[in-house]
Amino acid sequence: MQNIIEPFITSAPGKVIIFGEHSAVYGEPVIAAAVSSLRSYLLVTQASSPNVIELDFPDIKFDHKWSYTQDFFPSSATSTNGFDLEKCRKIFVKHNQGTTDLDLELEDELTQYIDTIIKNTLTEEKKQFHYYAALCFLYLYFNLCPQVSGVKFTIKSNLPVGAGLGSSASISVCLTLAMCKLGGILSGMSLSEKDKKMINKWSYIGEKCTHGTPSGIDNAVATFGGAVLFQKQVDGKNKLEVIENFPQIPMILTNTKIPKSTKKLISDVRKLCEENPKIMKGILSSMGYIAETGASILKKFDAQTSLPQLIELVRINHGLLVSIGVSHPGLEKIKLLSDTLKIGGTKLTGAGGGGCALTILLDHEEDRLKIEEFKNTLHERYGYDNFDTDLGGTGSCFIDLSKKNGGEILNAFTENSAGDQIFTPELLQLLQLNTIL
Ligand SMILES: Nc1ncnc2c1ncn2[C@@H]1O[C@H](COP(=O)(O)OP(=O)(O)OP(=O)(O)O)[C@@H](O)[C@H]1O
Ligand SMILES: C[C@@](O)(CCO)CC(=O)[O-]
Ligand SMILES: [Mg+2]
Repeated sequence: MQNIIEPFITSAPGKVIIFGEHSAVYGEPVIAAAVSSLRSYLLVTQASSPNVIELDFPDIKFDHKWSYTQDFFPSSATSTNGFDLEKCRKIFVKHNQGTTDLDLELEDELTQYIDTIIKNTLTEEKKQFHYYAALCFLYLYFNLCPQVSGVKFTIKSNLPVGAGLGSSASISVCLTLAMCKLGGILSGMSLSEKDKKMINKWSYIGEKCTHGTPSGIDNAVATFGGAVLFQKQVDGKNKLEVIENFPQIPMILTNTKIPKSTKKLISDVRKLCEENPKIMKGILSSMGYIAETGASILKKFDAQTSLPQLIELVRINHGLLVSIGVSHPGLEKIKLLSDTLKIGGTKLTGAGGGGCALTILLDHEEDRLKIEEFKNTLHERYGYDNFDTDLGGTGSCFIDLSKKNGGEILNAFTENSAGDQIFTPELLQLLQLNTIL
């Protein structure tokens, strides 16, 4: 089927978990904020042929073209081993009717169908490294816009991949938003609260494809932006409180660049819970109390008294994360140096096992020189980098390409280079100017 595609871009931010990673998966409260200047962008354009679905994800070195009629909907398919649009529609309706996140288990039949497509069409190398990226893409595609062909999806991001800053969730949100538009589920480009609830729900399904059992915090922050206190509920009716006026806590985000897999870390913690249920129950609920206490401090933030309190909670939270095996010697180097220089408190953020740590600073004016020493030492000795980014800000959105700067943005995204090289200050400014709120 030939579709005329007017190019468009969707975007979603990464996140920083302040307190409550891992325990969030077990229904404990978790608090996180968007890092709105570190974002993923998805450009949708016409593909090279009307019969292909094409993806180009240069940041993870994954590109592929599927044939719509041969790989997705071959005419020889029977109702028992094939999929047609009607079958896709039924699964979409089933997922969409559910009123809670508990209804959102992946459908076995569709997952198996996609598994076969991936096994039949990707090279061994792509299967090894990109299986879950392909599963997330295809699961959302078969639900949200299976009638659409002749489309190319290009993702570029200035958010580090797999560093604990929610890159997978931001991708899932970008894909959901784009596919809802392509599939006619969303009409306008300005998102209402109701639209965002739907984006949140479907991007959670995308995260399930990547992680197995996510709590839902990462996609919630990528969708709604700002800062949220989140709690997964056993009845599936998750609590999500947007924290208004979230303070700009003085902090440093340090990226160790040590690769890790959130999926593996979550499953290692699950194993620990099965082996030591009583011990783990105590640790996870302590983490939950830390997040609750942290949220009440952040809601009435006053730098003088709140920073020492937050730093203490950071120390305890990190200690508990170490005890459940999700730190890494590379992260401990950051903690050790911040303790030695006495500039504040450091904890890992996100799933751990590598990736990023956040350091909440006690007095960033008084300790200016020590903070410089901290950053320089980590960079020179270990090659770590740090990010300057505000917390909170815009969540999921469309970028308008119809304005006069649209062509410049389009050119930058179609250039043949990986994500972070294209994000010049000029491009970032244009993207911000053209964001549809
Ligand atoms: N720029 C990108 N382009 C394409 N896929 C991406 C990109 N960034 C992330 N992904 C997808 O997300 C996966 C990494 O997700 P993972 O959950 O392990 O890390 P994270 O989301 O960055 O960290 P955390 O979950 O701890 O916050 C990649 O393997 C890929 O499938
Ligand atoms: C490790 C985890 O708690 C945070 C990953 O950013 C997983 C999740 O909550 O989905
Ligand atoms: Mg992730």
